[in-house]
Amino acid sequence: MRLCAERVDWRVHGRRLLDDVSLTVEPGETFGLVGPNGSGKTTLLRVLAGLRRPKTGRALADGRPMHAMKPHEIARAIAFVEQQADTLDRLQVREAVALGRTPFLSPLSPWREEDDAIVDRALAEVGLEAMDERLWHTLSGGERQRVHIARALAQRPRALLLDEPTNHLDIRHQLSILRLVRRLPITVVVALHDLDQAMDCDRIGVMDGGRLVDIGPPREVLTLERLRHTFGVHADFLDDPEQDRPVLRFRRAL
Ligand SMILES: Nc1ncnc2c1ncn2[C@@H]1O[C@H](COP(=O)(O)OP(=O)(O)OP(=O)(O)O)[C@@H](O)[C@H]1O
Repeated sequence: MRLCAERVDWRVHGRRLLDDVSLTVEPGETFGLVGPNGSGKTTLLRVLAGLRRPKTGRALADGRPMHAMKPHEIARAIAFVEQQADTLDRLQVREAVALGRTPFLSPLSPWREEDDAIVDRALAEVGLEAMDERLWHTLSGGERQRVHIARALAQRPRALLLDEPTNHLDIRHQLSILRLVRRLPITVVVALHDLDQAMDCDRIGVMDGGRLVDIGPPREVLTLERLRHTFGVHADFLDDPEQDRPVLRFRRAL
């Protein structure tokens, strides 16, 4: 699915949270959104997810304006893992993940064996298959995060939006979730604070003060000058013979 933001402005009480943002994410692309705290990443993700209708500009999914799409149409196509996702207190892990199938169910299209298989697969993809009967309130922060990701995967979306999905995750699960996300054959837009992890995206966009100030392949965008200017850090790139890209090493804050 191709996701577009066209000249999107978003203001709250006269303050511009998004300032003339235009962006196209191509089908199958893994696109990283980076930027300092408060730069507008979450706001832009919410616009691309069809949750916020911009007052100026518009969001499009495969060329269709999202404000003209019905909520269930959007829910069948786009999954969004938010930073502060809702609590699912009385649910078991499996039931929480099964919620991802909701947009596809109706009296004429009840739950089927195929839906069970999709939920099984989503649980396995995030490594939660052994915990499927655990109650939500007994889970750690990282386990809850993986449940939210599994629920989004169970939606079988054509576009997946993730807001800092590796928050709360230990390093093993950070790496496995990012690897999983990169390998999905669908459009992925992921807000990330870890700039070294962002280096593995196909392209990245840099947000700064509500503006999309640069966009392109990570190595071209994340220059040492950009790291100083937008992120306020001194850094170096170090060659890593184990990888086909250099590794970012942060030295100190400006
Ligand atoms: N409803 C709102 N009313 C007023 N200000 C808001 C509202 N929503 C967001 N903001 C402000 O807009 C700015 C952008 O917020 P946003 O959450 O999009 O940033 P972000 O880049 O995702 O930040 P972070 O990296 O901290 O998650 C922030 O300064 C935030 O305080």
